[in-house]
Amino acid sequence: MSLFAGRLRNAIGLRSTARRSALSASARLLSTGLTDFATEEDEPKFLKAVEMFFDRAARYSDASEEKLKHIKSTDSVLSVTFPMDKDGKTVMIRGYRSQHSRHRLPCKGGIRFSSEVDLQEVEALSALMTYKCAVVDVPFGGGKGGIMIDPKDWTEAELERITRRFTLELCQKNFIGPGVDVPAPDVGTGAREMGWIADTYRNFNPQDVNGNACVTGKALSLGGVRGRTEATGLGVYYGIREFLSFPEVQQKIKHHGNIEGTSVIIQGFGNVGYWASKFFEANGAKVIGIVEHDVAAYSKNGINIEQLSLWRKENGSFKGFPDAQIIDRPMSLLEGECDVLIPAALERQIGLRNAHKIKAKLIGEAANGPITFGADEVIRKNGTIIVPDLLLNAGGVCVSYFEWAKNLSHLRFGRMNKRWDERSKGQLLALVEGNAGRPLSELERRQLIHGAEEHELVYSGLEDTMIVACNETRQTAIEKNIDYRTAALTNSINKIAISLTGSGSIFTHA
Ligand SMILES: NC(=O)C1=CN([C@@H]2O[C@H](COP(=O)(O)OP(=O)(O)OC[C@H]3O[C@@H](n4cnc5c(N)ncnc54)[C@H](OP(=O)(O)O)[C@@H]3O)[C@@H](O)[C@H]2O)C=CC1
Ligand SMILES: O=C(O)CCC(=O)C(=O)O
Repeated sequence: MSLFAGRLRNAIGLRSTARRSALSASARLLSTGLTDFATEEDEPKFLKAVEMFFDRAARYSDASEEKLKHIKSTDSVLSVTFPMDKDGKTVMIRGYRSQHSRHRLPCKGGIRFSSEVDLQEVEALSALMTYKCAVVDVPFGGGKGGIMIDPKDWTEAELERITRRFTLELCQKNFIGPGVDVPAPDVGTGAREMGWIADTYRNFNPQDVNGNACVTGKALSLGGVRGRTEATGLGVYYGIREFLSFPEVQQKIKHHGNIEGTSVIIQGFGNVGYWASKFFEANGAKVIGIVEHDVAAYSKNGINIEQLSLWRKENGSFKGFPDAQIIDRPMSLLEGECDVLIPAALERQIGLRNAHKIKAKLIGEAANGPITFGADEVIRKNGTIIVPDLLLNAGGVCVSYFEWAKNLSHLRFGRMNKRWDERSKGQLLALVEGNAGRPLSELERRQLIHGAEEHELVYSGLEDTMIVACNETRQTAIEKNIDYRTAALTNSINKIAISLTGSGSIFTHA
């Protein structure tokens, strides 16, 4: 049985009472100094926290009250349940897709497989997607989906059936399509699941010539783009590198400004955490700690990321890894001394219970929502800089945008211009050689005339996107004397408000 609950609703009025009481709970805890005793339940849920961050930023934006209401509310949510056979028994599976905003189409955002998935989480994540896309000028609305399963409990064949069945639900309810809503990988999903989704969509829509663009994060052989797998981690690296280069950041946290020698602790060693740690390591940072579910690995001289990854593949855990100290209480490493802390696992990992113990100079939110509303304030008051999720982890959706554009153009990046670029650069070089009176070596010549490959164009587009968005955020933070999360959200609200001008005017006054 499935329940179709696509509906427009104005969440603002309905939630204001709950938000007030949640806010006062945080305030109470802070003012009584009882933060050690705070539990997760004392704090606002993820969706409420996203709304509270929105309200804080709204005050600095240029948007009218009417537009703010429009931007903040979730457009549509789909909730489905369907049966799956597991060892001869029927298990009911629940899945969700939230389209927070359709001010730009398609809606865009990942699909996660996790036993923690619920409607408010998916809604919160879809709102973050709306704001994230605007921050990095990716022309999409925000969406997010999730299936409430622990993928470790299911075989590959069962996961394929679940994924295909959920996709069928999305197809039937018009919650997927290249111009409608385009999922991507998130926690517990990757290229394999995206391939199943694409195949199911194409079977359901055989006439859609753009069918491949119904999902991003696919394998290359299925129309993926080079660079998507590592995009979020690479974007995290570019973002942190940019922030550390700002003189006011260096001054505030007393940092030399270079990645080289910077000590980094990362929570989560999945897609985002692994790739972020690889890029930090490759550029001279010391990744001194990796925090996982069961244990954490620590080495003050830096961990060899590839060796740790191989060890975990072979042994299923960091346990026993000879080249690092293994810590049994993994969460305690979030409180370790370091320059940069990168939570790259799940939301609400830093709350009032542990915020006051954080010693990192800068926290880069690679995960979505890793810091609660109350903790955000505690951390900033303690002098730690927070680079927020909607900016820092936008590399994934940015490269998804490139993949989508590639699918719609049916053309690999670089295919039309690579040889042309090489030929024209070769002609230019011949002139330079003539004037300089010496021929270049073969190596010099190859390096100079080399035309860009797809992954080089993707990396370059991602790097530029992150640099521009970081600087726009910085500018607003300086101008309005506000923190970076509020600044990124303010920019985002302003951009969305502009794009709403005239849209939907038949139905609303916004
Ligand atoms: N994939 C992407 O492109 C993007 C992801 N994000 C966000 O980044 C975060 C991570 O996503 P992603 O890397 O894709 O997900 P993955 O499923 O690939 O990895 C998550 C990792 O975090 C670990 N983990 C889960 N809970 C904890 C915990 N409490 N303590 C320590 N480790 C934990 C998981 O361990 P185990 O496997 O044992 O459960 C796993 O190694 C999420 O918040 C996601 O929304 C944001 C932008 C884009
Ligand atoms: O690549 C995408 O479309 C979305 C990635 C995502 O889910 C996220 O940024 O949280």
